[in-house]
Amino acid sequence: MDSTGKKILFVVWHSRTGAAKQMAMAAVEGARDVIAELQAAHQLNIIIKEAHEADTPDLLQADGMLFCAPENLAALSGAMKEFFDRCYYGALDRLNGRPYALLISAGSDGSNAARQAERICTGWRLTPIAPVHIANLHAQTAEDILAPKKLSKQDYEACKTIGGTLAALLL
Ligand SMILES: Cc1cc2nc3c(=O)[nH]c(=O)nc-3n(C[C@H](O)[C@H](O)[C@H](O)COP(=O)(O)O)c2cc1C
Repeated sequence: MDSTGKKILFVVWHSRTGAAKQMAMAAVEGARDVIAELQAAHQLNIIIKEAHEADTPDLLQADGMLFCAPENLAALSGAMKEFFDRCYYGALDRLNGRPYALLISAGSDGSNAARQAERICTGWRLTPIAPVHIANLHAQTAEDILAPKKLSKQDYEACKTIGGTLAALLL
């Protein structure tokens, strides 16, 4: 909650070629739609930060969280993992029960990054509000992996729904 009593939805993302960023922004759009529908702008604030600029105090003041990142080398991307490593013990036992959602971008799999992030969130005793959404960008060659990504309409809508659900739960 912020100093004016508004609840906070905190969105943390890392993205190298754009997919996870688009997932985060789709979720934010979904959350904003719900806030507008319920005329609740005075009740819920959305704070969006890239993983390297996000820190423990952001987590502690958040009422709900959304984490968005790619799978890299069969693990959560380094920048997102660094955020979790940096904040883990400062936030331990101080986030218990708060709702969260997880969005993972992947070239072909994504399951290891999802599992790794879920374990961290379980350690924080966060409550998942939906199954992890993994967007498969079908990038397996070096050329495709390094190319800018465009999220499918289906993935965009799924992320939007998750963001909207998280916002609705906080209102
Ligand atoms: C170094 C590197 C390693 C990757 N390893 C995996 C992997 O293990 N599994 C997978 O499904 N995709 C892998 N990918 C593909 C990315 O997950 C995919 O391109 C995704 O779109 C990246 O998200 P971003 O566009 O938000 O950066 C890798 C990409 C890079 C750059």
